[in-house]
Amino acid sequence: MEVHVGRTSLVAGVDWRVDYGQRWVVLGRNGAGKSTILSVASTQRFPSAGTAVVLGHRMGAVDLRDVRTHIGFVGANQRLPDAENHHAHTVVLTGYSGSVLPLWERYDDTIRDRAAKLLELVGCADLGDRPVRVCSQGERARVRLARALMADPLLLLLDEPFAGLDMPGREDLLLALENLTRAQPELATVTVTHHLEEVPATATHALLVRRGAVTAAGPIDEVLTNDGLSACYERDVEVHRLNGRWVAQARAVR
Ligand SMILES: Nc1ncnc2c1ncn2[C@@H]1O[C@H](COP(=O)(O)OP(=O)(O)OP(=O)(O)O)[C@@H](O)[C@H]1O
Repeated sequence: MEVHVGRTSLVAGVDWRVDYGQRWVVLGRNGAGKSTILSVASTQRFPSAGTAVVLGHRMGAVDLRDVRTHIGFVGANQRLPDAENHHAHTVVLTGYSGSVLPLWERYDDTIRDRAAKLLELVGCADLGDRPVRVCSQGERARVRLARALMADPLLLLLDEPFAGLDMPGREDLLLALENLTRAQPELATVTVTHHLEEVPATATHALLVRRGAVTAAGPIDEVLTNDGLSACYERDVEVHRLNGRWVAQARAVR
């Protein structure tokens, strides 16, 4: 598929398939087209040419409202419904109703219990009655994740979920994602990130994007190589695996 705006091509020739239980990371330089690809996967944007099939439904051929209820989305700049000083538990509940404001009549005891369990899953069990407005960025990132999971998605998309987090915050979110894999191994996830250090140890596949085109896609060990990353970033990149995780360095241009 491809996406263009007017005469400008944002991405082209993207031929990519995600299966249930796969956990993808998407890497590439600023402006490479990662968010554009994610916006098609989340059905927010239609391809300009070619086809996109999301959760078995071809975009353009079906009403996407139903499909969207099965897609969880976590974005770095996504605003939480915090305008009215809602507590973290309430914010997670709004993920069930897919609403900005809580729809209290829709949350029975089972749903409330589920929200509490998801806060526990993401390591925020103690934050339930804390106003989200006072939560740290790292805590909010995990509350956002719990909120996205509340609708029980089949596909979870995360666009730079680590942005702005310090090192412990990053590790806490990584642990939450790894716990999620254990709890819901069939869930398909796609995480856009800029740093190899943010790739969860449980990631299975990687998609590399350069200037609107895919340079590599496949099992993570085959894709996150020095050659693969150097081609994607157009710099010499050296990558190592350390305790199941990834560390990388790009050579500066002198
Ligand atoms: N509506 C639009 N009109 C014109 N150009 C656009 C539009 N949306 C995105 N672009 C351009 O398309 C390219 C890809 O953008 P995209 O946001 O997908 O990149 P990205 O890889 O997610 O970048 P980053 O890592 O900086 O977030 C960029 O050059 C961007 O300026």
